[in-house]
Amino acid sequence: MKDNVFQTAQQQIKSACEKLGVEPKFYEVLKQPKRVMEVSFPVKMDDGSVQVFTGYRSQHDDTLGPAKGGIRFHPDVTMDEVKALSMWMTMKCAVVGLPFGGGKGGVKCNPKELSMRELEEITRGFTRAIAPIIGNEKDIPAPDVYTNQQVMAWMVDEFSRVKGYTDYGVVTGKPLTLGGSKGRNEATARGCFITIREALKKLAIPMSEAKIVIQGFGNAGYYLAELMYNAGAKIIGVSDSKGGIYNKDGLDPVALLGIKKEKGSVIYGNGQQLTNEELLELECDVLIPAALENVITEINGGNIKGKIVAEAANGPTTIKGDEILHQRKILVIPDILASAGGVTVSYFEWVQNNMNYYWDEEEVNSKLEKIMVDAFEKVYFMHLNKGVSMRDAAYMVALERIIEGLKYRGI
Ligand SMILES: NC(=O)C1=CN([C@@H]2O[C@H](COP(=O)(O)OP(=O)(O)OC[C@H]3O[C@@H](n4cnc5c(N)ncnc54)[C@H](O)[C@@H]3O)[C@@H](O)[C@H]2O)C=CC1
Ligand SMILES: O=C(O)CCC(=O)C(=O)O
Repeated sequence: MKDNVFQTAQQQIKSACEKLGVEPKFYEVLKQPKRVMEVSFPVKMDDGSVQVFTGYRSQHDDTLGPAKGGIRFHPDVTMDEVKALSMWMTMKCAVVGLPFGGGKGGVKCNPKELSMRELEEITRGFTRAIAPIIGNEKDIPAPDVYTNQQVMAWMVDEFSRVKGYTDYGVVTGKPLTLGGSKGRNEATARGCFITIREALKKLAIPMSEAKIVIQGFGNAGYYLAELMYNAGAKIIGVSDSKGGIYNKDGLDPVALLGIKKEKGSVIYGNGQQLTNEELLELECDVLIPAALENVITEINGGNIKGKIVAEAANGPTTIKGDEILHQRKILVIPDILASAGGVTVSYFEWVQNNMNYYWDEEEVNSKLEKIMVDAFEKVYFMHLNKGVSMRDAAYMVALERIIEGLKYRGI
């Protein structure tokens, strides 16, 4: 049975609270979301039938600012998953020092089986249902698995209809013409790339000699493959939901994207086909899970060969899997740090929306670079200084900030 990710998130926060030696009341405050909304809404399907969809929005904590985090459209979405993802968002925003708390949402549906019109109606129905609890100053959604800038544009439009005026600051990850930020599309990958580059330096592995394996070829995985390839690293394996492809001489991400668009999967690329499970166990320098949760576990933890595991995905490693990686001295760049580039540029997008003045891409990327390098250094220092895992270290950096805020606010 798969690990319950809500319990995983609780354990991760608890472990870091204990290592920080803070009073138990802080864990009591942070061990569950402040608010979780479950909604059902009807949608008229293309065949004339009416289907009722279920969605969730969880707001974990808003000590440091409004809740922030993506919306996922996936058949396996559950309330516990969304709760865990919102807890990770609180930690993610705090580890990079953003003035946000954590939120996350999801709709149980399969976008691969929906027409564009149905997808639009689901997005609009869900937006109307959660409209009372989201907003520029309350909770700001963004894209996540199987949602994108088109979905964000529909959300802005529907929310603005509800309000009676256009409110761009209600979501981020929008198209450029509707208040989006330059650099947001690639931001999750760029942030992850920066942390990998810094980790490679610590292990004295030159980028030009680094062999990379990436699970997932969507927003996070594809752009990361492109950035790593352009920096001179060798992408030897990638995968998507249909399976993986391996080529010891290296894969060209742009060519693979073309193949995925034409044939529906990276598995038709130039190389040897393999399963997602086999892909994770390939010999490499950097293994990047960039798809879904619970893929590195007690079963395969001992077989992971990457010297660095960079978690572009949220929650790819179970508690037991993590213990094994730590014992084996694999340098883990935990999700709350490795995947923080997206929300960082979302923060820039929100700032630009609120001042109605837009930056060029260079400005966005240079601000992102500084935040990611600083956060990586803080976490790495905590890891060495306190002799804790990189995951505990990242949570400790985040929790120090949140707990200081809670104390000032009277807890
Ligand atoms: N989009 C963003 O800004 C951010 C995304 N993330 C995380 O990154 C991960 C991926 O998200 P996105 O790239 O945005 O999603 P996406 O929807 O753009 O791409 C998802 C990718 O994962 C693959 N996939 C789905 N199921 C799979 C499976 N069972 N095995 C292997 N691959 C599978 C899909 O084929 C696709 O290539 C998620 O954990 C998400 O929460 C984290 C931070 C920000
Ligand atoms: O851009 C954002 O606000 C959040 C992105 C997200 O959902 C994540 O980092 O997991």
